[in-house]
Amino acid sequence: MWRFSKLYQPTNGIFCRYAADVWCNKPLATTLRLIKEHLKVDTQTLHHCTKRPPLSVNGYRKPRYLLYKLCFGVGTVWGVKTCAGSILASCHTSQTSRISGLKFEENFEVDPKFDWNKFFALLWPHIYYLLAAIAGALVVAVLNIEIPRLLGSVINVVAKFAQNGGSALFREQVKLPVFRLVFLYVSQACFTFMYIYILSCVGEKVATQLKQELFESIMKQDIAFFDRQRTGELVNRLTSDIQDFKSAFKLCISQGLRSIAQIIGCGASLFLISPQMTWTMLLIVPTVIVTGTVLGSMLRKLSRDAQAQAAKATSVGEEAISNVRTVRAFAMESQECELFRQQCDEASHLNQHLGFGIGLFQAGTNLFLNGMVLATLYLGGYLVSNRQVSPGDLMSFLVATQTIQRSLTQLSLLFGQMVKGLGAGARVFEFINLESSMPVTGGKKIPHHSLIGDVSFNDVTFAYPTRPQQVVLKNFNLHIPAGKTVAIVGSSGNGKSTVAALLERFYDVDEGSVTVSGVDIRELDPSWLRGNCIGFINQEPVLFASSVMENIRYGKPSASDSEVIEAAKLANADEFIQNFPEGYSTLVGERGVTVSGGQKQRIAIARALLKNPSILILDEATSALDAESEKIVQTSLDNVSKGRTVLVIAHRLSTVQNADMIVVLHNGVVVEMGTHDFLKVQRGFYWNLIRQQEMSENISRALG
Ligand SMILES: Nc1ncnc2c1ncn2[C@@H]1O[C@H](COP(=O)(O)OP(=O)(O)OP(=O)(O)O)[C@@H](O)[C@H]1O
Repeated sequence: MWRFSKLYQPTNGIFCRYAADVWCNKPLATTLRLIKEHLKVDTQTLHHCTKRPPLSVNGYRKPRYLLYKLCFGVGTVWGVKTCAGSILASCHTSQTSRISGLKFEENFEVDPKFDWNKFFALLWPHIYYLLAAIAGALVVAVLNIEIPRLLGSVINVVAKFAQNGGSALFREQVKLPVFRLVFLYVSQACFTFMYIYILSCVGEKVATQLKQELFESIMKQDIAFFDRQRTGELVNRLTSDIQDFKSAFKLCISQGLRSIAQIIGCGASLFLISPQMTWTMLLIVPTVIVTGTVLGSMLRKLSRDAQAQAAKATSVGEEAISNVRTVRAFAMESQECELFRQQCDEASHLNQHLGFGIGLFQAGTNLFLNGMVLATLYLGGYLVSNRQVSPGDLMSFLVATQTIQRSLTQLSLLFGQMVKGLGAGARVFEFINLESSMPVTGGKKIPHHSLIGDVSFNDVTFAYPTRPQQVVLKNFNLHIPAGKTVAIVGSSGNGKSTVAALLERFYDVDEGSVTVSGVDIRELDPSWLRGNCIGFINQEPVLFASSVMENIRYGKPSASDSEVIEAAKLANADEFIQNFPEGYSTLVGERGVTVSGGQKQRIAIARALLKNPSILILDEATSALDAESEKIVQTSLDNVSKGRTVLVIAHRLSTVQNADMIVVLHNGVVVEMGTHDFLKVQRGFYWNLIRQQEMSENISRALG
C-alpha cells in the first residue's frame, strides 16, 4: 500500500502524514474519525480539507503527486488544510470521492488488486492435498518424457521391417516398447484422474470458504457501506465473481498444471532426442513470453473493467426486478429495459474488446506454435536425410513437439480464464479485506439488574458519511427517562429518522454522545444493544420469505412456539394468523408480499416484542396504514409500549398526543419541547404543524 510518510514535514505536514498513514490502511470513516479525535480537527475543517474534486479517474495522478512531493521537499509552506486536501485528492480518486462525497458510487470501483497473501492463506489448510496433486502432475510429466521415445522405437522397428519384411520377428521386437507404452498410458490416466479430482475438491472448498468470508465481511460492514453500495453489485460479487474465480482456479491449476508438466516432460525428452533441433525451436520462446506479458497486462485491465460493468448491469436489473411494482405503477418498463440494455451493451462492448485481445493472443500463439512444428519437420527432415537422426527419432521429436504445442495452446486458452479469475478474485478480496469502521460485536453489556432504558442525546452533531457536507443534526439534546414515551415530530427531512438511526447505532455521531442508562453506546456491544435492548418497528417492515412463525421468531431465535404465539397475541396478530388456512406455517412470500400492510406491521410488532426490549423505537409505524388498520395496529403498539422507554417518530400528530413529551425538530435542531397541551397553547411550530395537517386532511376529505 502506498504510504505518504516521506512527505511529512514537521511544520505543515502533520495532518497529511497522519491522514496518509492511517488512511492507507483503514477505511475512510475510521480515518476521518481518528483524524478528528487525535488532531482535534473539527468537522468543518475536515470538510474544507477534503472537498476538492477528484483529479483523475483511476489512481493518483503522477505529475500532481510529483508536484506535491517537490513542494514538500523544498519546504514550501502551504496551508495545512489545502495540502492535506490536495494530497488526499491527488492520491486516489475513489477514496477522494469518498471524502468529498462526490460521485461516490461511480468511482468506488477502482482497480482492486489481487491479494496473493490472502489467496495463499486460503490454500494453506489444503496444502497436503495440493502437494499430492502437484506430485501426481509431476509423475505424469516424468512419464511423458518416455512416451515419445518409445513411440520412436516402435516407428524405428516399423521402418526396419517395412524394408526387410518378417512379421514374426516384427512382433517379437515391437512387443517390449508396446507393453511399456500401455503401462505408461494406464499409469498416466490414473495419476491424471487423481490430481484433477484432488484439485477440483480443493477448488470447491476454497470457493466455498471465499463465499462465506465474503458474506461474513459484507454482513459486518457498517450501514454507511450499504448506503453506498448497490445490492446488485454485492450479489454479483457473491455469485458471478466467486464463480469466475472458482472456474479459473480449477481450470488453471488442473489443466494449467498438466500442461506445464507436459511441457517440462516433453521438453526434457526433446533434449534427449536431439539437442540441436531443440535449441533451434527454443529461439521463438522469448517472443511468445514477451507478447504474452504485454498483452496479458492489457487484458487484465480490460477484464476488470468488463467485470465491473457486468456487475453494474446486474445491479440495474436487480433493482428493477425487486421494485417491479413501482416500475409497473409508473409504466416504466420500457425505460428500465432501455437502461438495462445500455448497461448490458456497455458490458458487451468491453467484453468484445476483451474477446478481441484474447483472440489475438490465442491466434498469435497458434501461429507461433504451428511455425514451430513446421520448422521441426523441415530441420528434422534435413537431419534424417543427412543420417544424423533416425526416422524414429524424428517421429519422437514430432510427437513431443505436438504435445508441447497442445499444452501451450491449452495454456493460452487458460490465459483468458486466468485473467478473468484474477479480476474476479481481486474484486472478492477487496470486500473481504474491507474493515468495518463500526464493529458488529464486542464491548460492554449493561447488567440486567441495572435500570436499562434511560436514553440521552448529548450535544449530538451528525452528518451522513455519504453526504458529509450536509449536517443533519446540530447540537441535538434529548433525554428520555426510562419507561417514558417521547415523540419526535417535524416536517419531512428534518432528521427525525436520523435520531432513531443514531440510537440504534447504525451510524456513530460526529460530535457529542448518545447514552443508554448513562453508558455511551459506542462502548456497548452493538449486537447486544440491537439484539436485546432495542426493538425497532418502522413504516415498512420487511418480512423474510418464510413462514409467519419463522418471521416472528427472527426477534429471538431461541423462542419456543408458545412464546411466539404469546408475542403474536400481544401484537393483535394471533387472530388473523389463526385464520390463515395454514396458521403460523403460512408462507408470507418475498418481502411479505402475500400479507396486507396492517398484518405485516403486526407481525413485525410481534417480532420486535419477542426480544422483550427495554427501548422501543416506532418510526412512523402506522403511517402507511389506512384508518382502520391504523387503529388496530395502534392498539397493539399501546399494548407493547407499556413499561418500556418509547421513542416515537410520527407524521400523524393524532397518534402522539398522549406521549409524555413531544419534541419538535426543525432543520436538525430542537425548536420546541413539551406535552401536547403545553405545545398547543404556545402557538409555535407544533401548533403550525397541527394546522397544516388539519388543512390537508380537510382537503382530502373534500376531494373524497
Ligand atoms: N442514508 C442517508 N445518507 C445520506 N443522507 C441521508 C440518509 N438518510 C437520510 N438522509 C438525509 O438526512 C436528512 C434527514 O433525513 P431523515 O430521514 O432523518 O428525515 P425525517 O425527518 O425522518 O424525514 P421523513 O419524515 O420524511 O421520514 C434528509 O435531508 C435526508 O435526505
